[in-house]
Amino acid sequence: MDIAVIGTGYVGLVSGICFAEMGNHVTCVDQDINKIEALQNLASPIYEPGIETFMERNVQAERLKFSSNLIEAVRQSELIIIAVGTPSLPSGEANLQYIEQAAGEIGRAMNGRKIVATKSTVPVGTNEKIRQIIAGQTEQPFDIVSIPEFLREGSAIQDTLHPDRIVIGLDNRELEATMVELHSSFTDQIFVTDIRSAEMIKYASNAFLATKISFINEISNICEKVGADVTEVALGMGKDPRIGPSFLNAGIGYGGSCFPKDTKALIQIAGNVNYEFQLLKSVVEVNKAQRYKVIEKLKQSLGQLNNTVIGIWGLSFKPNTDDIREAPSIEIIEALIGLGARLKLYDPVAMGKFKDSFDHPSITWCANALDAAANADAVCLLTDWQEFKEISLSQLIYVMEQPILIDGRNVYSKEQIEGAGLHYYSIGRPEPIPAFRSQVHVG
Ligand SMILES: NC(=O)C1=CN([C@@H]2O[C@H](COP(=O)(O)OP(=O)(O)OC[C@H]3O[C@@H](n4cnc5c(N)ncnc54)[C@H](O)[C@@H]3O)[C@@H](O)[C@H]2O)C=CC1
Ligand SMILES: O=C(O)[C@H]1O[C@H](OP(=O)(O)OP(=O)(O)OC[C@H]2O[C@@H](n3ccc(=O)[nH]c3=O)[C@H](O)[C@@H]2O)[C@H](O)[C@@H](O)[C@@H]1O
Repeated sequence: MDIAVIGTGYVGLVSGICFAEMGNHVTCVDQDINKIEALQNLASPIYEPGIETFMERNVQAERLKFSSNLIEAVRQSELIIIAVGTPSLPSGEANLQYIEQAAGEIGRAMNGRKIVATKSTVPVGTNEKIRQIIAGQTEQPFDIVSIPEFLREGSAIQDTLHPDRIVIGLDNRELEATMVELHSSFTDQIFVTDIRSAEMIKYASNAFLATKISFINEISNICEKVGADVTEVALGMGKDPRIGPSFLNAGIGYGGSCFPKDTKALIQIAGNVNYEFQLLKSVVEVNKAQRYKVIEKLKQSLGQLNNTVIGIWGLSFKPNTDDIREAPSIEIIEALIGLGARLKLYDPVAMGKFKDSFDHPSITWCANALDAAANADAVCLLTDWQEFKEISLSQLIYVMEQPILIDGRNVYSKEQIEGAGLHYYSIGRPEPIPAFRSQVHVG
């Protein structure tokens, strides 16, 4: 099939590449000319393991190209996929300006029958709006389909090539066979439903996953008070197939471009029909408070933080991505600077993006994890990158001023900690070494 994908963020780029991988002819379009130029030179604007190899292979096979010419791409295609951003407005509601703009441009470019599918996460009723906008621009016949996207950053290509399920919302049943066939090379778990339900499935799924995270984080806070170990609790709970083991990792809470935005948007969607989504409001509040556990534990171990030196391991909102949108690290770093701490930051891939959006005289940028720990009064692990899991902890006591490690993602096992000589604090687990108060290093 000839496909145009509008928007080359995570979703547009990765789905474009994967549709090409399955033998379709795909043109990925973006209004950002710099992004298109980079892509034409086979440089990915997003960090995603393995993406360049897939890109190169499909470009060379002439199944994939990049263009800033939306009109030409729409005219050459039978299926047009909208994958533009839907960021939060200050109210929490989804900002649909990019969706509306893209729909208008698609409508004006139409030269024959088309299928217009939306992969962006959009409030219920938005596909109807898209239909009206396009119909206002063209006499050409077209169909509207909702195909919400469930990929995760960091494993986006594998998630797209091997999804757990694909949801397709449509109202013209004649399209069902075509859409199912197009997606059948990815999985046979294809769920076809109406458009409004498909739109809601996306928000409900993200809200449910966020709920699981806030739930286990609250359990972790209770574990700390009653002397239980949240990692054991999560393992035990996860053995029940009705609960499942995933998304039960306690820590400093969720971040990223989607959970924070989509939970707020769903609260607004409910509010717009006079429904107060109390549970989800609490999920958001719990998540906000959870970030400050790191600071609480720093204060517990160091007393006051003014003039302390704190090493920070990890800036991205999760491993295997350079995305720092709504990363817990941002608020934690801002708060630490406010408390007078001096910070030594290190992340394997996200330092460039972080520095572009946030810099401060109290920050030193470090070349590696040990460098960030050198002469520090404490190190805080904020992102569970594999390289932090593999670090030799016994080396830390030789480079740090005070050997205090605050593990915001519970990445180290008891075995790794025992014998490392560290004062170790994690989330919702008993401290292996009794809490102590140390002298504050001022230097
Ligand atoms: N990032 C993720 O992991 C996931 C995102 N989603 C949803 O997918 C949507 C897209 O998200 P991202 O890929 O992160 O977006 P993004 O914001 O990173 O990228 C969107 C791209 O669309 C381009 N664009 C905007 N308007 C355009 C227009 N009229 N013509 C051409 N290009 C245009 C922008 O220049 C930008 O490059 C959002 O609704 C998001 O909630 C869904 C699942 C996963
Ligand atoms: O709509 C979206 O954009 C996407 O949002 C999430 O994907 P993503 O944000 O890439 O990352 P996740 O792996 O879900 O992690 C989100 C956040 O939750 C945190 N998390 C995750 C799992 C867990 O057990 N505990 C926990 O704190 C992570 O550290 C991260 O900050 C969903 O998992 C995807 O299915 C969805 O498509």
